[in-house]
Amino acid sequence: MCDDFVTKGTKCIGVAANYNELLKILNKPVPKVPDFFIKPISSYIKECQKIIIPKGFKVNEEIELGVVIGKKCTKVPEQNAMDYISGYCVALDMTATCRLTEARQTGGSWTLGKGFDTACPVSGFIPKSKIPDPHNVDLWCTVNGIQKQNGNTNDLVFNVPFLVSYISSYITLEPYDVIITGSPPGMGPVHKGDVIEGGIKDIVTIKFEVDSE
Ligand SMILES: O=C([O-])CC(=O)C(=O)O
Ligand SMILES: [Mg+2]
Repeated sequence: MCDDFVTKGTKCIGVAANYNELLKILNKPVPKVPDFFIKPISSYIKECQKIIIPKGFKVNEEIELGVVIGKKCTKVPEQNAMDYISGYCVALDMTATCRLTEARQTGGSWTLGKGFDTACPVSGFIPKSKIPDPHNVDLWCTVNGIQKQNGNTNDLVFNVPFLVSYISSYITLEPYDVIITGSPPGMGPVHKGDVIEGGIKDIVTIKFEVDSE
């Protein structure tokens, strides 16, 4: 597995509302099964590129732990799920809240709200050995140097093996596919000229500038 994993996967799957603390703040019940969506791989950007807010859109940042799949898998039992992971990344699940609010009201799809070009900034590939426990990862995110998000993956509602097992029971996962595991609370709107920094404490830092159409 190498650093340009983003060009080799077939999909990025995002998990919605997967932090207990976030559900508490939103006053939402803990779901029985994860809710997830697909971000097209055309939405990936690396640090040399800017996040471009589409004309008229309102966009939030969401810092997330990404799980990179190492081997093709279908219907993986939870107890074997970690064997199918090659590593991790940190990602920003850029979210067009204007579209999501409308989609929630009308029952419409999340495709545009989650999948516009540049909606998935990612770090380089982090080998599995660097994160021995994916459920003790400190995620942080600042906008223009101001702390916005701070969370630990020990607060995930559905943990990494469960996500791989559950998702793969319906959708075959392939090498270099990424599951972004949900965002801790604190996400908020970003604007042209903002600089978003984030990462996993002691492991990786990313920095992306925001521009608009
Ligand atoms: O943006 C949302 O509403 C859901 C989501 O992706 C998250 O909680 O990470
Ligand atoms: Mg998200």
